[in-house]
Amino acid sequence: MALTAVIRVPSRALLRPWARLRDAALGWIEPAGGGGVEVSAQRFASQKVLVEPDPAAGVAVMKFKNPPVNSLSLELLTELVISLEKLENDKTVRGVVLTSDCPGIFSAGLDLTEMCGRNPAHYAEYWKAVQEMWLRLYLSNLVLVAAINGASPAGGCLIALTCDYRVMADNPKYCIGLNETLLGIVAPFWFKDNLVNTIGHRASERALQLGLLFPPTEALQVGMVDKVVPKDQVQSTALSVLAQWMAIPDHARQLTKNMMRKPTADRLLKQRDADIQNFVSFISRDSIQKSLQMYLEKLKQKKG
Ligand SMILES: CC/C=C\CC/C=C/CC(=O)SCCNC(=O)CCNC(=O)[C@H](O)C(C)(C)COP(=O)(O)OP(=O)(O)OC[C@H]1O[C@@H](n2cnc3c(N)ncnc32)[C@H](O)[C@@H]1OP(=O)(O)O
Repeated sequence: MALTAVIRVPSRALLRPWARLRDAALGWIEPAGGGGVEVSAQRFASQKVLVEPDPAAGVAVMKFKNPPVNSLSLELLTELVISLEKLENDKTVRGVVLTSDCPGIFSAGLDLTEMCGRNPAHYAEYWKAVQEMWLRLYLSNLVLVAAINGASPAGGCLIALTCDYRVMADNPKYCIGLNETLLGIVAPFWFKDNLVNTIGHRASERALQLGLLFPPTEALQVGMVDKVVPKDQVQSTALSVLAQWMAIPDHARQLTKNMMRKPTADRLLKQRDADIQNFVSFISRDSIQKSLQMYLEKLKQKKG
C-alpha cells in the first residue's frame, strides 16, 4: 500500500531511525519551517501493521501482523499509532476495521518480553507507548470497528474495547477479557475505566477480580462484544456495521463520541507521568518479575 504523507522531522533525529519513527508516531515533530528534513512516510513501509484502504468506500482495514500471537511489542504499538495517525489525516477515510492477520489470534495483549528482565528506562518507554496507543484509539475521530477473529486477552481486549463496535468470531476457543489478575498483575485504572464504560460497574468488578476470559457467547451476553458471527463473516459484518455508523454526519457523531469519552481519557492525560512511574515501580518488583517469568514459562511448557 502506498502511503505518501509528508512528515517534518528534526534533522538530528535522522541519525537514529528508531527515534525518528517513534517521534513521528507520537507527534514529537518539529513545526513546519522548524529546520527539519522532509521525509516521506512511504519510506517506513509498515511490517507489523497492514493497512488496506478502500477510498471509494471511505474505509480501511488495519491488520495486526506480529506472528505468532500479535503480542503488542513496542514496534507494533509504534506502527499502530503511525498507521492510525496517517488514516486520521487522510480525508478519504472515515472508518477503520481493526483485525488480525494471525490465524486464530486477535492479539495476545501486551508483549510480556517487554515487561520482563528489562531496565526501568525500557519499562517507562514501553508504558508510554501503551498509553499512547490507548489514547489515540480511544479518542479517534474515525469510526473504529473491531473484527475479533481470534483470542483477545488483556491488551488485545483493550484494543477491542477502544472501538465503537465489536464483532467476534463464534469459535468457543476464542476468548476475550482483561485477565491481568491471572498473571498476578493489576489492570491499570484506565483499562478498568474503559471496561466499566462498556459493560458496567458490577460486571467489570467480577470480570476484573476473577480475570475472566469470556468465550464469544458469554462476551455477547455481558456486552463485551456487540455481535457474534461465523468466522468467515467477521470482516464483512464489521464493514457493514462501519457503513451504518458512517451514515451519521461525521461532525455530530465525532462531537458525541468526544463528549462520551473525553472525561475518561482526561483522567489518564492528567496523570500520565505518575501512571508511568507507578507502572515502572510495580513491574520492577522482584515478586512481579517472578510471576511474569513463571507465566511465560507456563506458556512455553504448554507446547512440550
Ligand atoms: C500498574 C499496572 C501494572 C501492570 C499492568 C500490565 C498490563 C498488562 C496487560 C497485558 O496485556 S499482559 C499480557 C496478557 N496476555 C496473556 O495472558 C495471553 C498469553 N498468551 C496466551 O494465552 C496464548 O499464547 C494465546 C491464547 C494468545 C495463544 O495460544 P497459542 O496459539 O496456543 O500460542 P502459544 O501459547 O503457544 O504462544 C506462542 C508463543 O507466543 C508467546 N506468547 C504468548 N503470549 C505472549 C505475550 N503476551 N507476550 C509475549 N509472548 C507471548 C508464547 O510464549 C509462545 O512463545 P514460544 O517461544 O514458546 O513460541
